[in-house]
Amino acid sequence: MAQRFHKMHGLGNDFVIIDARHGGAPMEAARARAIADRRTGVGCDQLIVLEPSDVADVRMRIWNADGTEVESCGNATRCVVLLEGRGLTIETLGGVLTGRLDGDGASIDMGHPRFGWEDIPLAYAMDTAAMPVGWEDLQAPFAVNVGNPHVVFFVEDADAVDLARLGPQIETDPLFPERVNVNVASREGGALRLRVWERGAGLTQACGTGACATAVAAIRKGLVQSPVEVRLPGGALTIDWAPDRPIHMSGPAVHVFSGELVE
Ligand SMILES: N[C@@H](CCC[C@H](N)C(=O)O)C(=O)O
Repeated sequence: MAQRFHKMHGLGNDFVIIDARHGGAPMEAARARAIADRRTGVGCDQLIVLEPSDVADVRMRIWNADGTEVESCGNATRCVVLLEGRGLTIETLGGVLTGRLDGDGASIDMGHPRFGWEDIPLAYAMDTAAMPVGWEDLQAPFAVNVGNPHVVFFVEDADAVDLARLGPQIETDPLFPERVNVNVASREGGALRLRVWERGAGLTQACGTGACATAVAAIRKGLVQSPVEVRLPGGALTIDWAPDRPIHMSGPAVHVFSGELVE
């Protein structure tokens, strides 16, 4: 059976979204990798499959381009809200998220961040607000789980970091038993500049959960005030958070085209 898909993106972080609520071939790692391949497949950073949910309006499953299934994806969540054309609750492995249409995209309640070393998870106990570890000039990151695991390095100039070389080293360090998303950020006035090496996808134009993790870390460290604009290579997101509230993310989403998979 031919499977219909939608190509969408949030700030250039791009997705193939398959609506499997009425059936379709099961997704597994090799199939996800084949669809995500930019030379021989449709091509995307993440593959998203929508399924029926018992606890929310829809279940969103997320595979990175390397075929690993993961817990959360901020940019894809906005795309799913745009695709559905209405406010909705979305079940993910990282928790149930709530989204609503907002301007040319969506606003999402991304849930509460977790800061315990077991929550990230890390291989052993340490201070997650200033981890006593480093990789060359990248030192003492802030670790936080916003549905998925992130480390955030605050540096003078995020654009000057060789993230293509250091990102994969940090992502796969044994300190992170489930690997990790790597964020490098610098302050730009009251805003944040951010680049992300994504676990399982590499350098992307934008990462919604990375923006959430970085904003939470910067607010907690007293570097910026909420709400904060997070400027990524693909554009900007607004993140609002306070310790007693869930993270709130808003930003654009774009439907590019629809088609049928030939497999
Ligand atoms: N691009 C996403 C995050 C996708 C998952 C991530 N690479 C992981 O492995 O946790 C976003 O917009 O949040």
